[in-house]
Amino acid sequence: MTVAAIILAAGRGTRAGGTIPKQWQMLGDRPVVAHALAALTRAEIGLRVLVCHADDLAQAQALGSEALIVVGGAERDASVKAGLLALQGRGVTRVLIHDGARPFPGPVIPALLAALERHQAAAPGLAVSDALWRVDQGRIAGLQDRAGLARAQTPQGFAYEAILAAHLAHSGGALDDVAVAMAAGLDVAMVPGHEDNLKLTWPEDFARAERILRGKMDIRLGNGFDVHAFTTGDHVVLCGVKIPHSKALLGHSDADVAMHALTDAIYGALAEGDIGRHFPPSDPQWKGADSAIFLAHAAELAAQRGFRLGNADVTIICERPKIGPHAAAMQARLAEIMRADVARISVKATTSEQLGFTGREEGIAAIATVTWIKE
Ligand SMILES: Nc1ccn([C@@H]2O[C@H](COP(=O)(O)OP(=O)(O)OP(=O)(O)O)[C@@H](O)[C@H]2O)c(=O)n1
Ligand SMILES: C[C@](O)(CO)[C@H](O)COP(=O)(O)O
Repeated sequence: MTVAAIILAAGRGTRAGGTIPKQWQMLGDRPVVAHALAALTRAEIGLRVLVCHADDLAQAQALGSEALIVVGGAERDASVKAGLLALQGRGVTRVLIHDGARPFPGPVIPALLAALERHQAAAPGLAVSDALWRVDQGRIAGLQDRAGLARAQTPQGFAYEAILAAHLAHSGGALDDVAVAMAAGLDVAMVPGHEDNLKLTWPEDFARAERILRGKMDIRLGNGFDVHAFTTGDHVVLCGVKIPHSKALLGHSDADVAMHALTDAIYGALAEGDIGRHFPPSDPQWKGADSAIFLAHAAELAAQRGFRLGNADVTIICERPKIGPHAAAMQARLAEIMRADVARISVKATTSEQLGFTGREEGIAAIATVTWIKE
């Protein structure tokens, strides 16, 4: 099975309100549609098509996703057609069609993919648990039997050629792709939907999505502290930046005290001990080592466990050298080693008002705090 996904983001979101369409509004630290894309990426759907409005091309490109970007149509089914046509000739056998306004499809994808191994079409649905009324001008006009009813969600999955043919033959106006598939005579299996897989439709849906997002997140916080004494020399290395100085720092490695504090903060956040556990000072191979090796290892460990950097904050405590002129270069170097966004990394400094060992310029201390986020 070669599976692709179409993520629909060409609507205007009129019911949701706001100054920009709902799928481009922020949910946590990124636009709604970026959550949907990330969930499909995590499900290892390698080929993704993002269908957006011509006015939103710049936002779509700014996501930095590997998805193909195509322009949609005035109605949902026209947007689906644009996505399906973009997949022609790519060897796709199954396609998942998903509302970009549903940020959390993750829980329904495994059962959907399993059903598509056996069926031409499958889609997630939820049982109706409330009583249903027919309403006329604000008055309850009658009761609706809920037996046999389900609430439709996306992604809805189909054999690619079958749903392409069904859409090309359809006269338009379908609420969803199951309707199009059924009009073409396809048999559609239902798999369990999930309450978290909500569609942002009304303004109040955003608060619920924020609550779901907070509940899903695994947020880790770590701190690190390190000290290195001064010895004779003509420079120090701090956060990977060589700074001319009247002394050097003493250490088994390059004595980058600030990078060590940050590395320990990362290991701490992951409950992975400290640098000494991963790179024992008794091991001669780490003598004079570039501390970037330690930081890269810790950051890679976090990435392997599915975390992305929330932020890192490093404070260097010394009278001299002055850190301010080098802070931007330090942030850039840390970002490079951690493969992270430099805007999430802070390096700052303080003196200890000439008190204590840092005040007497006997050495430099550093503290660091780091957060990692997994959704
Ligand atoms: N011409 C359209 C209309 C809708 N959609 C997408 O289809 C999904 C479900 O549609 P809906 O919730 O109805 O979104 P909107 O049409 O944007 O909302 P509204 O009806 O409130 O304007 C959304 O991700 C939406 O962006 C689309 O790609 N192209
Ligand atoms: C596709 C859908 O999300 C399935 O529940 C739904 O049909 C979209 O309806 P809308 O009225 O376009 O929001």
